[in-house]
Amino acid sequence: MPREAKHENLKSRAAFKLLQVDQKFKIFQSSEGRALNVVDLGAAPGAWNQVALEKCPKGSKILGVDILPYQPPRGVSSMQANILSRRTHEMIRSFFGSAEKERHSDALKDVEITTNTGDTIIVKENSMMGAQLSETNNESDDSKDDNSLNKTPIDVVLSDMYAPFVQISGFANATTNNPYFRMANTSGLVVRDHEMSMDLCDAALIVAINLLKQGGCSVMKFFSGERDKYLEQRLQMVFHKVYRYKPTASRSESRECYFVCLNKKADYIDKLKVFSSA
Ligand SMILES: C[S@@+](CC[C@H](N)C(=O)[O-])C[C@H]1O[C@@H](n2cnc3c(N)ncnc32)[C@H](O)[C@@H]1O
Repeated sequence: MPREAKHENLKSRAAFKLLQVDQKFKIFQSSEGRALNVVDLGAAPGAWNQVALEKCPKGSKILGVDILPYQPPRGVSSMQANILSRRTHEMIRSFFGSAEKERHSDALKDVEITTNTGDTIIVKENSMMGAQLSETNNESDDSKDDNSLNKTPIDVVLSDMYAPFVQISGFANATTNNPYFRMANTSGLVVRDHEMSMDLCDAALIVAINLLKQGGCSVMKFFSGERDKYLEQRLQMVFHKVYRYKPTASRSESRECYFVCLNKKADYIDKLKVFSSA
């Protein structure tokens, strides 16, 4: 880990890039300090998690997703999963669904419930017990619960994804659970880095289309090349404002750059239209 990141207790110098993005675009600001739901794709070893945790309003929920196992900072949740799998998107949705329910129940008042034996007890409205009692009183309906999940629960989608090295050695040194050994910044092959980043950005864009709220924002890393103008056009169909931004913390000789996308146009956006027109 570079000296300056270690010095500030950050997990990697990637943190400085996100800090600069936030300084310029205020991506973690919300109206009246409302708590945010943030998903961080390609989160290991956790430096962007640290920035999100520090900059988001109190009570915000931050979820890191990575194909590699990693230890998130305290206060951040994590999920080891491949973002290219549709199931991962459903798991992210249901994570934030439960987080919303938790927030609601914290703000709920006490209610009186009459059990089927005729006793009256006081529980938190919508608490586990309340839910169990009303399930035994009424017919339980799983599909109802599923429908109550907010379809677009997220305020910010971050993506710093880059494919990890395939592990072919080092198993004896516990490299499987130490993301530093397998994390790559670039392969050094310009076309390969560019093509791979376009695919991973498209995966992040699908998460943004499916799960980001209207008005939400996204930051995604890419390596510049021939096809990024088409990605930019796709992003412009989903967000009102799309900027290319290269923080000074990113080495000037590197083709690494970021799309900062602000103000999602609507909760529902037709994916097919986005991907068939650009
Ligand atoms: C450059 S690192 C991210 C650094 C991180 N933002 C931080 O601040 O510590 C890129 C990460 O993307 C992850 N990644 C690549 N492809 C992925 C995929 N399909 N699904 C989930 N994570 C992926 C890699 O495992 C790697 O840990």
